[in-house]
Amino acid sequence: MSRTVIRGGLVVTASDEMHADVLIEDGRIAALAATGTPAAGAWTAERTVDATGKYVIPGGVDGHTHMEMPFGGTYASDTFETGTRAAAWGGTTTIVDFAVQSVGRPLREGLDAWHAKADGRCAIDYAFHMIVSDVNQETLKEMDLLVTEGVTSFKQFMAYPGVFYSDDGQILRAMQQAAGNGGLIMMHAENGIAIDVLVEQALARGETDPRYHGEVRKALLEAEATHRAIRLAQVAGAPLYVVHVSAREAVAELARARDEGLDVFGETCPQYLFLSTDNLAEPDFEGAKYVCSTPLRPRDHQAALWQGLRTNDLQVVSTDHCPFCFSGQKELGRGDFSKIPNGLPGVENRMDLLHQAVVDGRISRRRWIEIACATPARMFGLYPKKGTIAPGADADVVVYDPHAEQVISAETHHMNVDYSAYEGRRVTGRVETVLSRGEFVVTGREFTGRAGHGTYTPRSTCQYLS
Ligand SMILES: NC(=O)NCCC(=O)O
Ligand SMILES: [Zn+2]
Ligand SMILES: [Zn+2]
Repeated sequence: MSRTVIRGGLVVTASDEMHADVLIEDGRIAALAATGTPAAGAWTAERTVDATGKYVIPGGVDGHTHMEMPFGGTYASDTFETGTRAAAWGGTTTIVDFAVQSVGRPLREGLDAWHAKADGRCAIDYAFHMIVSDVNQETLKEMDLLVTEGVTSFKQFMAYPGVFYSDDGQILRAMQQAAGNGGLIMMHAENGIAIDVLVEQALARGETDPRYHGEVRKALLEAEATHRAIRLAQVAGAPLYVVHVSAREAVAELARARDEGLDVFGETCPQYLFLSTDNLAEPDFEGAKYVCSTPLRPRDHQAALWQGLRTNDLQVVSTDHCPFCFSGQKELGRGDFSKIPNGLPGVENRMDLLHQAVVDGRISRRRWIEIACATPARMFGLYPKKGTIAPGADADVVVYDPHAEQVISAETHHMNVDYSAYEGRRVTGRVETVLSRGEFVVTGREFTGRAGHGTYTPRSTCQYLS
């Protein structure tokens, strides 16, 4: 039996904070006991970690990543190997990535393709959502099967006509299926048909710079789609999770629906909390680094997102990690913003940026853990195996130094991308040691993990329903 003890830290979960020692046996949390008590003192172990002055927190659960995702004629630049290694560096020990159904092909084929990319290559545990690009009778039947196999959530797109787009009828059918099989529909809520008209008109006026990406993808078109998705889900009797919420008007739609008692949930991402259209407007095409959809919004939308996180009208912060190098990838859209591959890197930065929000007094320590670990685990059927520190849980544990200062930079990050969206940002707090199922993946700022340690983790259905 292998045993590790983490001594003297402040254990922080979504519900509690206590100065406790943590005993790990064979990859699981075996016990917690108050530091200095005879019970904790009696524990012996092969390895002891001194966490005095540090936080001991559950490993982060990033419920929204896109490793090696095809987009706009290229691929997201992190593989499952590089992306999960970077995630571990940033204190995330589980990702839920999106397998993609190609139009005209079965869901199974897409899922198999994602397993082929990920299996045997990940440094941390992983699971899959399924992007449903083509709703038909076969797809709907396959959804039932996938839920029984642990793929319990399905992303649909109201944007990207001709690629991932589903019309309202297709969305309603998938929602009805999810209502019957316990699946959770995740929605990319933007009115893509209207946006495509505005894109065409902007380009015809010669408006080709990255900043126009933000102008045509209007907040009102996010809010309108969010409203429509909510009402379609209500008609279907299905829960709904809206991904990458960026507009205050969309938060208002979610808040209204939740006030009505609907099982409607919202996710935002660090880029919407910390970046803005000011970044999209950076000169010399540098704004392309910040092109993602939904787009970055004017800075005054951020207050509504932070408030949504405090009031639980938004429940989760994921990264939507979808990196494209500036050189050779983002550059595909020079002279036409609509050809810039959509997505930002961030899987390594999420826990630190949200800790900075704790330092700045925007959220509490426990809320940090709730939105970044516990609720994503519950939302996607991984709790209490993931997302908490409690007897029986996987020993996915981070020793976090809340006082260390760092400057985020592409020079020092581990993501396979040639820029950082947060270049030069100074944050307080840093991951020191990371365990994944009891294995040391990062040990005192040194990577000690390995590709293939991470295992595929089938999920149960959403555990967050009212
Ligand atoms: N968000 C983004 O711009 N790229 C990733 C794909 C998606 O989540 O829509
Ligand atoms: Zn999306
Ligand atoms: Zn995404």
